[in-house]
Amino acid sequence: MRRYGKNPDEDDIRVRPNTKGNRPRTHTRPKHEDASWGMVLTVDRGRITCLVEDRTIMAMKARELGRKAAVVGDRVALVGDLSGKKDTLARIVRIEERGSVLRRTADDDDPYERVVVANADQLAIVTALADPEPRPRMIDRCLVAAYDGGLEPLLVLTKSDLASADKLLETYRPLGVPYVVTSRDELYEGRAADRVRDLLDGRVTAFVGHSGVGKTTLVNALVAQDRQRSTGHVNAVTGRGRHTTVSALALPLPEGGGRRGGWVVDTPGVRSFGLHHVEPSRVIKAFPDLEPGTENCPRGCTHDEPECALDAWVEEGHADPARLYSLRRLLASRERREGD
Ligand SMILES: Nc1nc2c(ncn2[C@@H]2O[C@H](COP(=O)(O)OP(=O)(O)OP(=O)(O)O)[C@@H](O)[C@H]2O)c(=O)[nH]1
Ligand SMILES: [Zn+2]
Repeated sequence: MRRYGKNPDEDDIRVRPNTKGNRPRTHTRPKHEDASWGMVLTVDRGRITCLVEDRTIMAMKARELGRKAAVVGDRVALVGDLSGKKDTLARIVRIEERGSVLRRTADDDDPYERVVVANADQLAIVTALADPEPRPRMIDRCLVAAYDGGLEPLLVLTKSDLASADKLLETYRPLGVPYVVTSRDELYEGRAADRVRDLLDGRVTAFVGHSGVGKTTLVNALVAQDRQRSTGHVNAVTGRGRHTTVSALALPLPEGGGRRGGWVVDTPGVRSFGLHHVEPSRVIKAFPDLEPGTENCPRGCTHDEPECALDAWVEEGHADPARLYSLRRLLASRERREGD
């Protein structure tokens, strides 16, 4: 079931679906009427790599954008040199309204919660079944970030050669989150990538996961070799060398053979999500069976208080108690704890 995002059957996945239409807005200065639309592939210290038609070009924010930042997945209007030739630089004059947002938490280096990926349809939460041990609380926080930001979650459970997925799947069954389980042998034989691609086809999927879960191994199996994130050589997408900034990076999935492609957005260094501004009402939208039951809740109900109407709703048989339990667990995961 598709509760969020846009029509997955868009013809051209390289140009993000544009719900507002391609017409510039009325307050836009006429001189930018001839701007071209592109998609942001990565951002590195103010240098914004964009895809315009089939060209990869470098751009900077125009001054008129002010403090507004362009992030990976943004649809942007560009002017200037769009040839993509070496040492050319275009200017981003507009950022399209975002269809979804994935926010990371503030950290020591940066006190602000920021959008790290825009317009992703899906959030792939990569978790190893062992080595390292799965962290359900972390998964819950990812799910909340996805529901809140308008992304559909997808569980990617790796290393099933080391441990069974049964227990974890049991925990998440009431949520009905789609999942895929992969193992080392399947990875080597290419079957794992095929099965994961089935779930990514024609869509933009942000990948998150803790260090060591096998995210890089999987992402590299999914995208063509010449498009993989570089680890020391010149980057195939940005043309730049290795550096310490690890920005999110959009990598195209191969098309053809019945596949429409799509994008993997790798998000290295994103350790946790900004759940500070999460509204329970937005999370509950992902629970259409429970949402009508909140009608009799007291105003501003946290849905975890004695007056919450959801208990009665479930007792009356309108929804499965396991669903309410899962919803409450997700809402509780918003509270930060040591190790989150
Ligand atoms: N047994 C087993 N090992 C795997 C599997 N997938 C990946 N690995 C191994 O797990 C280790 C971590 O994989 P990476 O792909 O580097 O993990 P990552 O999540 O990208 O971690 P960072 O690179 O630290 O961000 C590597 O030694 C992989 O070979 C799997 O399905 N089974
Ligand atoms: Zn309530």
